[in-house]
Amino acid sequence: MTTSQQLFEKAKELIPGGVNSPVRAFRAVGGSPLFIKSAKGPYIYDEDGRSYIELINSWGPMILGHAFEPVEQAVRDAIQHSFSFGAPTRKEVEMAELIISMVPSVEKVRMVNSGTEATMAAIRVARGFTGRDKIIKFEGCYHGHGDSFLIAAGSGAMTMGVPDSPGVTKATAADTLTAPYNDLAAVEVLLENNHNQVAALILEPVVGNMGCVLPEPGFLEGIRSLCDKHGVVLIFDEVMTGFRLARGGAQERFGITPDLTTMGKIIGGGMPVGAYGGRRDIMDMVSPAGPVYQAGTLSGNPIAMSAGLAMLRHLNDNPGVYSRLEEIGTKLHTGFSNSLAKLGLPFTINQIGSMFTLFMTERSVSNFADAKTCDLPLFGRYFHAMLERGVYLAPSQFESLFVSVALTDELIDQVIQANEESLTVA
Ligand SMILES: Cc1ncc(COP(=O)(O)O)c(CN[C@@H](CN)CCC(=O)O)c1O
Repeated sequence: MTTSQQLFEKAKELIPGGVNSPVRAFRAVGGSPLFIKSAKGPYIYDEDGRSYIELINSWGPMILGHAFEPVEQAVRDAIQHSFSFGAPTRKEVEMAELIISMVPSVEKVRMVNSGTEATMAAIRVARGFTGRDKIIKFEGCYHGHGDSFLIAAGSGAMTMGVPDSPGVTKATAADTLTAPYNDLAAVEVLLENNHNQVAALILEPVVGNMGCVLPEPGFLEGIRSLCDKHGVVLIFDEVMTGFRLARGGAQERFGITPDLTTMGKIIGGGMPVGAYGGRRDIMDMVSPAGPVYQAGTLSGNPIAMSAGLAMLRHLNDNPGVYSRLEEIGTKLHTGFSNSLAKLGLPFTINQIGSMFTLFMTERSVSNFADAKTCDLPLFGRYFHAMLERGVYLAPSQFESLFVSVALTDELIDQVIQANEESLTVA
């Protein structure tokens, strides 16, 4: 047995499924998960000393590559002054100022500790602001593990086959309405049939959690105008797309202004950080400014703020990062497409910037139903073939890849070669 396998056997005795987040368990692809010992730049290293080219990057945060020195140094400096005070700090002011300068729709922002906390708080604020109870989400979108979101959820919920989780009460589920992604007409029907009852519509402006799925032309514009027409708070869940698809996230790239934005991943630089923010009139509903309660012992933690500030400052001051991410995404897309053509495989690739998914289906993928036509056993064989060739993909068909700027042209070519070989043997 490898060290990873030994650790996994022990972990399964101690931790549900042997992991602290389900998608890590390799359930969707079979086999035993790698236990990672360290990482640097574009590589991760497992407990058995094997190295892999990294295309997950901790599901998004490590956009600058692992162990990026300015972030590491910021944390080294911060830990000399204790880890947490539970009191306001200068860094939280600097973080709020920086986020607001990078995302113009955010007039006020509250730091929390995960994307899940951010989305849970955002819909609570929207409900408090509108006095309405229902929310609309899209099938296959994932907004964290809050009860209201585990209805037709994507990511791990979809991967594990439980998009509607047990433990979520019927009463809670009744307040969550769902529609197919990219289906404006379905949203219009929901709004007409639930007149003045819908507080918020939350969506991934580019979906990562059923694999990468793009909004069709006019979809986001249509959602915006429907929300305006019906007095619904529009929440862009940019936990994944924020600071990745552009300096100002998907809303900058697509030119659509949401009322609230939820953030996470990159803003923590790898530390546990989430945030929600948006219109001042809505955010001033949040305690202690307003009556909507939300709190957190470690919210705005000085170590996490130090890491997040260092990462966001680098992204803010180096726009070349985004042009390089576009270049990497395009090179991978082109290389993978050429291999599919060469092998006569009719599979679908969705890619935008540094988000990318090769779907094992010949259907175009623009919603949950399309994504579910993928050949999952084939994906599992492909995943392991890539792993054997030293490329670390997301262990699920229903996840996006997240490249970092640490991926050199030489490594891109290696990934493209590994892909062609893996498609051949899978
Ligand atoms: C759009 C979006 N919104 C919210 C979340 C939840 O964030 P966290 O609570 O995991 O920090 C996520 C979390 N993403 C998954 C990856 N698909 C996290 C990986 C995992 O669950 O282990 C997200 O993608």
